[in-house]
Amino acid sequence: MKLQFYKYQGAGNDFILVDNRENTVNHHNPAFVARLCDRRFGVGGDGAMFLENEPGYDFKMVYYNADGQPSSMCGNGGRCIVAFAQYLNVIDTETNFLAVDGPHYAKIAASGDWVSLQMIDVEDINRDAEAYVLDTGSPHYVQLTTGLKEKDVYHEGYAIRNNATYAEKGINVNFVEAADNGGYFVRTFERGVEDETYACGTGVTAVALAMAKHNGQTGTISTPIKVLGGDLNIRFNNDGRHFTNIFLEGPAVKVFEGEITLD
Ligand SMILES: N[C@@H](CCC[C@H](N)C(=O)O)C(=O)O
Repeated sequence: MKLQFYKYQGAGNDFILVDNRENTVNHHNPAFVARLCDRRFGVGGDGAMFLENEPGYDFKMVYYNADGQPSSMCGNGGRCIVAFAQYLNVIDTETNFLAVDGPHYAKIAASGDWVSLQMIDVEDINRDAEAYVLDTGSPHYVQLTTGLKEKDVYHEGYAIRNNATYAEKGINVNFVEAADNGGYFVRTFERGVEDETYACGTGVTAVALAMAKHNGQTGTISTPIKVLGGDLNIRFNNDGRHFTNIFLEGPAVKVFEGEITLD
């Protein structure tokens, strides 16, 4: 059997996308998805997504981490699947689709490669010593740091993700440093990839909210964030207790497409 796939990236967070509206691909197979995401034996990617039909919505996003396991929400993946849905003519420039954490609205800019994705509202931001811990669709640990460019993100992130508190369910670990433009520089160790990625959408969203809390900022806020793979922006409202109208914004680009033979 041949599988047509598409490769997208959003600020360097890269994904394999498959049009599964006809339900021809049985993706409930961790070894198969992990093999697709393998950078040496497969196509390569931080995750894989299947675009499927869903009554009442434009489409459904089915997301897997690179380890082949289904996971919680992927923000950059969400932006990429929206661009993919436009490429497939499933949507025009706006969409309402269903993901694992519920319904999402998104809008594609006229340029075609900049996607604004509405994220779930957030109420609870907890503390773990100096770090902030919150769920923006996926669980995140946010730690302010210095010297981030030189930081050993793999080993420090790995240690936090695997400590006694987080080992069982896992967590994504974000290190953050203030940047000159009033925004932040962020590097993330991602659960399910078990490595540093070039960007994490739910991660930078968690950082923007945690930093607003840290700085006591309320009102309508827009936070530019630099990651290894480019630039993202998060805008939201904070009334001091609830974070609402949260939008993750950034590039979503088709890199290549191809066909693989499945044995
Ligand atoms: N890359 C993602 C996050 C994907 C899910 C994450 N690895 C997890 O399992 O929590 C993003 O852009 O949000």
